[in-house]
Amino acid sequence: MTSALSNTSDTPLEIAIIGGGVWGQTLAELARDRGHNVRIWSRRGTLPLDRALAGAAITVSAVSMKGVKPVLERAIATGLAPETILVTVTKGLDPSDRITPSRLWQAAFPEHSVVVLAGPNLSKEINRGLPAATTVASTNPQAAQFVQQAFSSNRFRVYTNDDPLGVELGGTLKNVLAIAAGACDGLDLGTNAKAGLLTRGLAEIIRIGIHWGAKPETFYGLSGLGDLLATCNSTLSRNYQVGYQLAQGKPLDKILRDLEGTAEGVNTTQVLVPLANEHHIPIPICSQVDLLLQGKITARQAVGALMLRDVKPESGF
Ligand SMILES: NC(=O)c1ccc[n+]([C@@H]2O[C@H](COP(=O)([O-])OP(=O)(O)OC[C@H]3O[C@@H](n4cnc5c(N)ncnc54)[C@H](O)[C@@H]3O)[C@@H](O)[C@H]2O)c1
Ligand SMILES: O=P(O)(O)OC[C@H](O)CO
Repeated sequence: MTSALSNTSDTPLEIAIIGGGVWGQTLAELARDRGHNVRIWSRRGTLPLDRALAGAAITVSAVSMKGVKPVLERAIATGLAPETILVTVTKGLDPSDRITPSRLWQAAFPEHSVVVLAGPNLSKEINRGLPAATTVASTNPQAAQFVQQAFSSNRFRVYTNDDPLGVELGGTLKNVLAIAAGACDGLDLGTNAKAGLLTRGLAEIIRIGIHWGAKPETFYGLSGLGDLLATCNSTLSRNYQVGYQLAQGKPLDKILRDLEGTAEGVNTTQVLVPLANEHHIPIPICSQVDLLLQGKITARQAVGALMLRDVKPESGF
């Protein structure tokens, strides 16, 4: 670990990326742009995992949530490079353990530093060369700084943060609200409705985050408010697309069949809502998204249910 952390920003690094989906490919391109040697492992590729992981200063897990445990088990069997820093970019909650990906990685590899990377990062915009900012968070500040230096460039501005749980929860929970935002636009409810939805939705994210031990201020940063704004306002977001099409009456299974890539908000909602109910944490918007995804209500009925809830003060989480 110590020698890997002593690399300077201009030293080319060996970087392994697990997962060849759109975000893994985009991060690989950003790293290659910085002059690093990048190897991508994908379950359908020909490169063996041990060759991909060998000697990597940074190992990035860029699989979707359903792939985290399978690749983690493969990585345990293969073994990581002793000094590698693990970076997780998956935005989801594990359905059985009901924890975030970074916690799974940290439990499996307690000797390694784990860094969470999240922010308003729609891959299609980054692939077009448009500028973007992101956050890398870890309880080990040196590891976060190392990853910051490795990925920072004139098209990707990387900030450090010491609240990995808050960064990861911000990126994960906003996907549920992106479904709500897509539905709001699919019903053509206007700018006032959307602003109200996102503001109250952010309060729900913070409520959950505080309960789990994250810092409230983290949710006003790039991985919280930043990613919320990007995902809830862009037709490029897969989660937004799910909500938009649900509002137009398209069945969820057909939407997901036709979707390019993964909409993590669907599974996140299924994990989040029962968990919040068990702990008596009110998350009315996320709960309506859950009912909508289950086909129990229409998007228009969800709006009615939200507008006619008992009135309450705005302040407090
Ligand atoms: N696309 C973006 O703009 C973006 C930006 C930031 C974060 N993310 C997050 O990154 C993660 C990946 O997103 P994506 O857009 O690349 O998704 P994607 O659907 O394009 O790719 C998912 C990848 O996971 C792999 N995978 C799934 N199950 C697997 C398994 N059992 N074993 C091995 N590999 C498996 C797939 O093969 C694929 O390579 C998601 O959690 C997403 O929320 C995406
Ligand atoms: O396409 P989405 O909805 O998964 O959004 C992608 C990223 O999370 C945006 O930061």
